[in-house]
Amino acid sequence: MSIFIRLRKANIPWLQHFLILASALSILSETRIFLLLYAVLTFHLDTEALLAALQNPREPPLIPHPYLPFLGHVVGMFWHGAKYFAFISASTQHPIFTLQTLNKRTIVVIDPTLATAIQKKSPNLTFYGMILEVTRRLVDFDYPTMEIIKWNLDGEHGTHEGLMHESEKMVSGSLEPGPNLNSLSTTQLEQFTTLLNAFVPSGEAKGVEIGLMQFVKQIFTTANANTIYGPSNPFAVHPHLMHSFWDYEAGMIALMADIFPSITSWKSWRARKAMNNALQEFIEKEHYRQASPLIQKRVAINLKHGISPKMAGRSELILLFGILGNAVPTTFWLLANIFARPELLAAIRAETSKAIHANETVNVISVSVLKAHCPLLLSTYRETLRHIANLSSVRLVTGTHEINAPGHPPFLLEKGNMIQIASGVIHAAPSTWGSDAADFKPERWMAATRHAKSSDGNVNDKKTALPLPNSVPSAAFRAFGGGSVLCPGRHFAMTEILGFVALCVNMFDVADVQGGVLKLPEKDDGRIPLTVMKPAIDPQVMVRRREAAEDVQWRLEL
Ligand code: HEM
Repeated sequence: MSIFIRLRKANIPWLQHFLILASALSILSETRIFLLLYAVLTFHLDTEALLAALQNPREPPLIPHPYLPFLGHVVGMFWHGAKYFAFISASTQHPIFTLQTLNKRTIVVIDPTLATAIQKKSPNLTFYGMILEVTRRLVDFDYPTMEIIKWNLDGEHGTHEGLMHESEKMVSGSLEPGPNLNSLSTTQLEQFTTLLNAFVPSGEAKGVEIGLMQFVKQIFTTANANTIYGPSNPFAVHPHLMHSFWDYEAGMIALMADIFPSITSWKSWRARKAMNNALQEFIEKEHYRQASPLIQKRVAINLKHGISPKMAGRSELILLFGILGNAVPTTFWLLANIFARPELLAAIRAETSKAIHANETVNVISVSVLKAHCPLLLSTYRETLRHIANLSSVRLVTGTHEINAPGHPPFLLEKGNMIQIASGVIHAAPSTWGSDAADFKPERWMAATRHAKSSDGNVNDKKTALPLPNSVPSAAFRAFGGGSVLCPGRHFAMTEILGFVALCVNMFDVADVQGGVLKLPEKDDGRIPLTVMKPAIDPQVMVRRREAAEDVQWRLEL
């Protein structure tokens, strides 16, 4: 299409602009100035439409902001959070589109087939180039540390491995299925056993009143800190840091914006200071030597590359966020989804009973059996994640190139553009998940496999858990990222969350404080996400030992 046709087709009232400008030039004095200003202003409002008309037609189409060029989409993203992409997507129906964000461009990917093509490892796309500045702001790294972290990120100094890649490889290796992960998971399950048995002591019929999110935060923070950071972890040495960590986490977006954070986000800023001081002490007093091998190796790598003990402490703050930031709200929602649906609760209690073996004093739940033989629990876990995971996968385009995906024309990605694969929109798309995409269907991730005839002559259907519902492409489930950037903690997360939830379901009744069935809170879906969505309010619940089982002791095993 020629540029003239594109300019004509652009949604710009050319005739109006022309008439105003012509009248301005033909009239004298103040009226002329007024009309000239008016002409400039109205034309300015159409600049994004003009940029859209002038862009290379092979690029993803630019969606002009209707009245606030350059700033409008930025304000929209801050105001509506991840929902903003859903609004634009619903009104344009493009599988991929471009938004002008200040002087940069953001490409938003809505279609899983295109996501598959974009998320592959490529020399023209980087993930770390995108998130390092964000990490600096979040943990307050100094510039010498950033120089060390950035060194040889893209292999510009040859094959010698820089800190970032060495550390990332070690963390992923430590969390891969195998003996290291088994040892970590075993300790974590032991921690849950101890903490939950003590939370409502056996024989205690009264129960404990607490916010459900607060309950999960408390147990997960303590268990993960002991398991991963060892007995002298900062929370064990300074118990008040439990609040500091979550105050820090609650204000991370403001810290990321980095506009006078000590004033605009003082609570989170002060909490970060307290956490950073304690983590510095953790390194300087060498408490990390009693931590898991993962942390011992991580600290050793940081120090070997010349990071100071003070900054090596700050580096642990971002890992703590990785460990807790998603696992805690995911566990909250899985518990809430089950306890708010009495029929589902009964079905999961019946199903998980297969994973319980009892000796005289204790009921033991095997997490391996949960994973292998409890498809409804697994399916509910995955359906929970589908409903709450709306964090975009981000990449920076480092070299102009074209992407090809079946069913789409080639799209040109220009160097300097930022890409966001919009997980929240993809997770809710009826075209991918079916017309009931908006519903919470605990059994969505299950299949019935027909089995051989039993002795009574009937053919039995056996249910199995599916990693993905039939006909859903893998790039459409993005709770753990996708392609070249996948969460290395996903196996650990699944073990700890399934174990914890199965233990709670079998050990406790969790009800509304008035005694009724727990009501699901709204999702806090209007924020720029850094993790899965949180509840808009933390529901107060009563956690009681189950009736007639107040004296039972419980244990989780791998
Ligand atoms: C349900 C729980 C979890 C969810 C939904 C989750 C999700 C994610 C996502 C979406 C990413 C970023 C991928 C991207 O930006 O494209 C990520 C990164 C990461 N996660 Fe998780 N995560 C969970 C639990 C965990 C746990 C328990 C650990 C550690 C034990 C962990 C460690 C990490 C690390 C270290 C990264 C950074 C990876 C990198 O820089 O390459 N995550 N996670």
